[in-house]
Amino acid sequence: MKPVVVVTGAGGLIGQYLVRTAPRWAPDWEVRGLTRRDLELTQVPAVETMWETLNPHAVIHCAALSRTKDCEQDPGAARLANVLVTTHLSTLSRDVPFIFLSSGEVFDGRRGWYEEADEAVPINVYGRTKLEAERIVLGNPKHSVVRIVLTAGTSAAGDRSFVEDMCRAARAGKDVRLYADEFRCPLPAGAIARAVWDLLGAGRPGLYHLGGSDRLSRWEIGEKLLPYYPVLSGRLIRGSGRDHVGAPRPADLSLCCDKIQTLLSFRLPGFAQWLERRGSDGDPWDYPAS
Ligand SMILES: NC(=O)C1=CN([C@@H]2O[C@H](COP(=O)(O)OP(=O)(O)OC[C@H]3O[C@@H](n4cnc5c(N)ncnc54)[C@H](OP(=O)(O)O)[C@@H]3O)[C@@H](O)[C@H]2O)C=CC1
Ligand SMILES: Cc1cn([C@H]2C[C@H](O)[C@@H](COP(=O)(O)OP(=O)(O)O[C@H]3O[C@@H](C)C(=O)[C@@H](O)[C@H]3O)O2)c(=O)[nH]c1=O
Repeated sequence: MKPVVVVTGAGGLIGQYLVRTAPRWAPDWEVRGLTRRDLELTQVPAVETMWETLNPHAVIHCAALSRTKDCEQDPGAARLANVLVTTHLSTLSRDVPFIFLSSGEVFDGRRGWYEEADEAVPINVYGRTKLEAERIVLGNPKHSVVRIVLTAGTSAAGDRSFVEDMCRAARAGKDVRLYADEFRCPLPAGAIARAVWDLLGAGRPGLYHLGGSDRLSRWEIGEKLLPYYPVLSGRLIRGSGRDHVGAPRPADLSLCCDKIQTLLSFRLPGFAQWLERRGSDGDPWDYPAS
């Protein structure tokens, strides 16, 4: 019998990649992906029954209210989904490895190239809920937090990744304003999934940053996507975060990932390098077996 690992948020972008690539990167685990349809994580009695039934040997917690705009509009829903649910699951999982997916948005973005030891000062509701949940999770020395970055991927419904957002807007005849002064270190969801499986296998709990080696502005990201997504042609508008209307946006969320790199079976790629090497068939954001 293989040990059971539960992946929450299995209907979401990263959860889908974790479940789909588990046979490739985590063959010694029996993976049980939980979508919201399988289990509404705010329903405490149902969650406790499920945990008793599954008795997981590890948990990778991806479920969240993951859009900064949604969190800013409904802080109560954000705290329920991102803090209270995470607190409950980490308590139920107190004796086993628990990996919580957090975000670089715990930083204010004033400096960039953040290390794990740097002070986190979130400037929006989403970042504040993530930081509060991190502190609760890290209260257990068996548990881990992985702050990940802007993730490119292909989702079942085509509505989960920022690349899909951009293409959908372009297909609807809308311009896509990309900020030339907002910097990220994006990664493909396939690389995120492989790294998280490596981290589970390493058995080294703690706080980690997980991002790509390229620091790019949103505008530069758009420019690099253009050759591969012709629908974006003529639709990209160069803008500035100073004109952004809505939740405060951290300017530079580049992350230093030397700590997690020592545990990985592969080199964390740059976004540009990934695009140049990607195959023409299948999912361009998956990490092929060889
Ligand atoms: N994608 C990115 O660029 C980044 C993501 N992250 C973090 O990584 C994690 C995964 O992100 P991602 O896959 O993109 O997020 P998604 O929004 O694509 O997926 C989150 C999933 O969680 C589910 N969910 C939310 N609330 C509940 C609930 N109460 N009960 C059950 N399921 C619930 C959602 O269900 P439903 O489908 O029904 O809405 C959804 O399928 C999140 O914690 C996110 O904050 C961090 C940095 C970057
Ligand atoms: C900044 C920006 C965003 N967008 C789009 C992309 C995105 O899908 C949508 C909403 O912006 P969001 O801030 O919600 O999404 P995004 O900027 O993609 O933020 C993501 O960043 C990482 C670090 C996370 O933690 C994720 O959970 C998610 O919040 O707006 C543009 O079209 N142009 C832009 O210049």
